[in-house]
Amino acid sequence: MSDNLKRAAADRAAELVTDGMRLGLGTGSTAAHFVSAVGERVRAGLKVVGVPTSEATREQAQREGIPLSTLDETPDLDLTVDGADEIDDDLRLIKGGGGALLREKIVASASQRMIVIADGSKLVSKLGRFPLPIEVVPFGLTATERAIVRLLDSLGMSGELVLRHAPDGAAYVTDGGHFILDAHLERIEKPNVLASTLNNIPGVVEHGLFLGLATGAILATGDGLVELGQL
Ligand SMILES: O=C(CO)[C@H](O)[C@H](O)COP(=O)(O)O
Repeated sequence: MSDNLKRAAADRAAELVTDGMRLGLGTGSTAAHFVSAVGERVRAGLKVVGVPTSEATREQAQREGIPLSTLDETPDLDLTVDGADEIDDDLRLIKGGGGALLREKIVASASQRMIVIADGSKLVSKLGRFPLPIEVVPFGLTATERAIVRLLDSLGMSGELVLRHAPDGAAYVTDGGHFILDAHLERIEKPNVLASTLNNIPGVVEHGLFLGLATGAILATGDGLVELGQL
């Protein structure tokens, strides 16, 4: 069921793609449906160029036959379509469940529009139940972790910070060679304050709060598609 919903949201987003577009290609199971839908249209003659947000998406897009570029060659994108772990009514997101938050944020920031595709279960009234991914440099991990805990304390927040592990039991390493700490916060009352102060901690590379980046969203529910913002 959930996979059908993801595909429905992805198919609707693929309808927004027009000839000549420079596309940011997101990461995750929902974004993979979008890459597959765009691949079908490319094989039918659509002309686009894609910038992938992860090595996994790059490999999938190559298999699909989508012409690819990099942000260095193509620094201005027309549209990025990506999934999310949580989205609220103001189009604020938690992303990074799939570990690609850094490239996803860079690509979304280089895009005129960012459309989020997800099944309706991702819509929340308050962000934070999904653990917030915080990407950190391996050097000084414990010191960085302590600095994050002190920051959370000073903001009146608490919650466990858990180093993400890969299925083989080793620390999970991102495409950029960093680690991820998942912050189990439950509720984020002031996402803007948390986002900007996290960015001030040396050792923190990026975090999964995407604020002011998404311009629209397509959420697939059992009752049909719900569209938020501008598509
Ligand atoms: O942020 C992400 C990857 O870093 C994904 O977009 C997010 O985890 C949603 O994934 P899925 O579509 O598989 O639920």
